[in-house]
Amino acid sequence: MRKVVLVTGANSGVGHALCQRLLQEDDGLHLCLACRNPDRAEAARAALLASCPSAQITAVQVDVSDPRSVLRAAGELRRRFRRLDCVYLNAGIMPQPQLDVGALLSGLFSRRVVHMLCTAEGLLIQHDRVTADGLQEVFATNVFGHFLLVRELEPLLCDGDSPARLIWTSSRSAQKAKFSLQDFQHRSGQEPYSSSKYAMDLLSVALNRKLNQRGLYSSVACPGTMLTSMTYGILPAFVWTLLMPIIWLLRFLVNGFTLTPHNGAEVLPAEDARGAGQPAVRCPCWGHRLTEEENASRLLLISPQCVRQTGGSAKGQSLGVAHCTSTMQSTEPGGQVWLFRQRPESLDPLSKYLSTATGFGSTYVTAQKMDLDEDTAERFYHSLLELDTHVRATLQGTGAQS
Ligand SMILES: NC(=O)C1=CN([C@@H]2O[C@H](COP(=O)(O)OP(=O)(O)OC[C@H]3O[C@@H](n4cnc5c(N)ncnc54)[C@H](OP(=O)(O)O)[C@@H]3O)[C@@H](O)[C@H]2O)C=CC1
Ligand SMILES: CC(C)=CCC[C@@H](C)[C@H]1CC[C@H]2C3=C(CC[C@]12C)[C@@]1(C)CCC(=O)C[C@@H]1CC3
Repeated sequence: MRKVVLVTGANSGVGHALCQRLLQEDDGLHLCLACRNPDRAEAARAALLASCPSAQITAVQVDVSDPRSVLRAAGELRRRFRRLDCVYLNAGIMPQPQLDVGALLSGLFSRRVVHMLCTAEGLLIQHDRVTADGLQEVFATNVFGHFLLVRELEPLLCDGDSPARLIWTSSRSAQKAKFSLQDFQHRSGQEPYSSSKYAMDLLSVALNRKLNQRGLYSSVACPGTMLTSMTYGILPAFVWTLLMPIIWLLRFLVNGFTLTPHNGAEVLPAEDARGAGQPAVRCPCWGHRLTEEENASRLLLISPQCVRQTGGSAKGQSLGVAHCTSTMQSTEPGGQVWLFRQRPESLDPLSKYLSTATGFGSTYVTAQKMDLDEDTAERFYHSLLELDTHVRATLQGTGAQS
């Protein structure tokens, strides 16, 4: 039977690049594009079919910021499919971003330059709005709509013969300091994007705790900074073009500039449907392929440059280990070999997986422990359940639930 993969926000950016890469890997997939705009969905479907005519590609209309639309789309998916193998929770927004140029310029000459350029910490604010349902739009789109979708699709995802997967497109911008359990929609702050991506990380952890025993596994992926309509909302295209020589140089310092959606999607594709073997492991800094013994002993992965990049904290410790030991890269020319080809059970539910670029622009995948605790994840999950109940009750009251 064909594997069925659903991708939200599949019509552009990294969602669309992901679809292309998935079909290059396995044209036997049934790909379902979950998009809010039917015309854009059809254009994306046509483009994907043009490069892979044998593929089976369908679309479902969903506006993830609107609970009614999510419930209706989930109903349609339950009627169409008996099982979903993988759902990419990718659609996302960063409305009206405003770049603090002063902070950027001073940050460029400070010791936190690398961290700043990887995470945009202290550089961006956004102007959120309230939806017709009284939800903060960034939270509703990036987190809550996807939470509802997962709950509605549970019957298609859980209790099958083989494990099913959820893969969240999070971000290096996810920031604990911007998230508060008391204000998880981020009504009072100016960084709803960072808050929503942190909320996503928490949710993935909580879902693993709830649903692993029913065969559903959730992972968090960070594609790195790419030029998509989201980043063109921060700076216009011509400014990005002017900045490109600087960014190419900065890439030797900052590993988060993946730049193209194709590169950003490096981390996203799930297990290889053809069941290929494990990817080879490379040193993230020098790119040398590791021997089996090196791979087995892992400590050898910590090269001097890794120690520098991890602030000297390497040698078997936290970030050093995460940065160095979890790096996977394709060794087949043109072949896409993925960290996510590993069985989902073998992935660390408390780590996020990052598409990462070398100075010369090749991409590989690293893992990083998430800055969170499971108790907060659990409490956040319960807050979402309460909100879910409240929203459904309101929809029922207005006769809108399907
Ligand atoms: N660009 C970057 O540097 C980074 C992006 N990301 C994340 O990647 C994901 C994709 O963004 P990216 O590809 O960059 O940007 P794009 O703007 O190109 O893609 C966003 C996608 O989400 C869809 N979308 C937005 N709102 C809704 C909604 N309410 N309902 C359904 N679909 C919706 C968009 O549809 P439509 O075309 O109709 O607007 C579009 O398909 C996001 O989650 C983003 O946070 C993470 C790290 C870095
Ligand atoms: C000189 C130079 C490199 C200028 C670019 C400055 C900024 C526009 C970028 C620096 C860090 C970038 C960044 C993002 C957008 C563009 C920057 C702010 C993201 C917020 C894009 C969306 C994400 O999910 C995370 C990215 C973090 C880094």
